[in-house]
Amino acid sequence: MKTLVVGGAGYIGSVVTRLLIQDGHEVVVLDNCSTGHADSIPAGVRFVQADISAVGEVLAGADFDAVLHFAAKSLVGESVAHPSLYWHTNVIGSRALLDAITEHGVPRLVFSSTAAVYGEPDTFPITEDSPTKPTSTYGATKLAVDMMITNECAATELAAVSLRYFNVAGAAWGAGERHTTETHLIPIALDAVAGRRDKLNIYGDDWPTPDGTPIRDYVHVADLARAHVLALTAAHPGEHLICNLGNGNGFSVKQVIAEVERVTGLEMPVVSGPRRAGDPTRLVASADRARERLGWEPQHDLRQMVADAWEFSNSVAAQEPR
Ligand SMILES: NC(=O)c1ccc[n+]([C@@H]2O[C@H](COP(=O)([O-])OP(=O)(O)OC[C@H]3O[C@@H](n4cnc5c(N)ncnc54)[C@H](O)[C@@H]3O)[C@@H](O)[C@H]2O)c1
Ligand SMILES: O=c1ccn([C@@H]2O[C@H](COP(=O)(O)OP(=O)(O)O[C@H]3O[C@H](CO)[C@@H](O)[C@H](O)[C@H]3O)[C@@H](O)[C@H]2O)c(=O)[nH]1
Repeated sequence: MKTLVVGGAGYIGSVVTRLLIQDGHEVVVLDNCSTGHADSIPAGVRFVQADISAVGEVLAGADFDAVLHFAAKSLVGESVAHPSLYWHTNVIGSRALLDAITEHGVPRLVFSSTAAVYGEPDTFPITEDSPTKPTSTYGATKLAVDMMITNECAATELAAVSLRYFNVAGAAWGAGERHTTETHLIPIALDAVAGRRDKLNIYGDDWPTPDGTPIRDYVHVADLARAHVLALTAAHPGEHLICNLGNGNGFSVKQVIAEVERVTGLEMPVVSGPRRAGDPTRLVASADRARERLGWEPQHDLRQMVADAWEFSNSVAAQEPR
């Protein structure tokens, strides 16, 4: 397929771009490099450095078969502090993209949705039919985009898949997480054991969980990438298919810290601080629908995610000493 990867210079988009190429698809990347890096895009891929609002210029007359849409602001804490940035980038940006897709007749869309749309669920595991009550601005904006896509599919022949990722981790095919402002647990924990950071701050140890720290479902970025390739052909025209992507296992912050210490053989300097605004207590996925509709099966466990992220973070640190 001829694909446009919007946000392909970012963490997940750059990994998916590599898999699309390996599988023989043609890829064009559009990204404004606000949080991504141009050098994360593999050699030979056409790169348009532009804001998402300019996507129509890339789609015009180009006969794309599919758009994969990763471009977004995606930090829970930042979204609570700066709602306008999130509504503009995520919702107005996605509206421009949907309008361009419809205008230029692109038949397929794969969208990066999130577990953050569910908020604080009462029952586990979380299915796609669980109530959507986001606790952060970020989750609210992603839910709004999912709703726009549902409406667009009902009114056109667009075949769309929203993939609701749980916590993505690990590295694959030479690409991984290298955010300038890093807020994610595993890369911060790896920097803390490596001495690239003073310590890891646990955001609250008084949550209603067995060890007092929040629980998340971690999924390897290589497994996630495979789901995107499968999603390209999963929906029929006019359908909006929504699938959770997670391993179905919950790990607390303290359990992740212990895994990082086991994999690296190093001890982590840790302090406990206040809770972070917008954080839910527990997020654990049911990915049964992804199994049924995409034929997807995650292959990697938390240990492999930490090991691959560790190798990647060390290679980045060797090239870009802080
Ligand atoms: N990382 C996770 O655990 C996770 C979990 C659930 C959902 N998601 C979603 O997956 C997607 C990718 O996440 P990521 O971790 O790779 O983030 P990322 O920040 O590394 O990648 C996002 C990319 O989009 C680009 N971008 C942002 N705004 C843009 C704009 N206005 N125009 C053009 N490009 C723009 C950025 O420069 C960046 O390259 C996001 O939509 C995010 O909400 C991520
Ligand atoms: O320095 C840190 C960083 C994180 N945490 C905790 O670790 C857990 C995981 O946090 P993080 O890695 O920042 O991920 P989330 O906030 O859970 O959000 C990620 O996962 C969501 C889906 O579950 C996605 O929607 C988001 O885009 C993505 O950033 C949370 O309980 C945090 O409070 C800490 O205690 N200290």
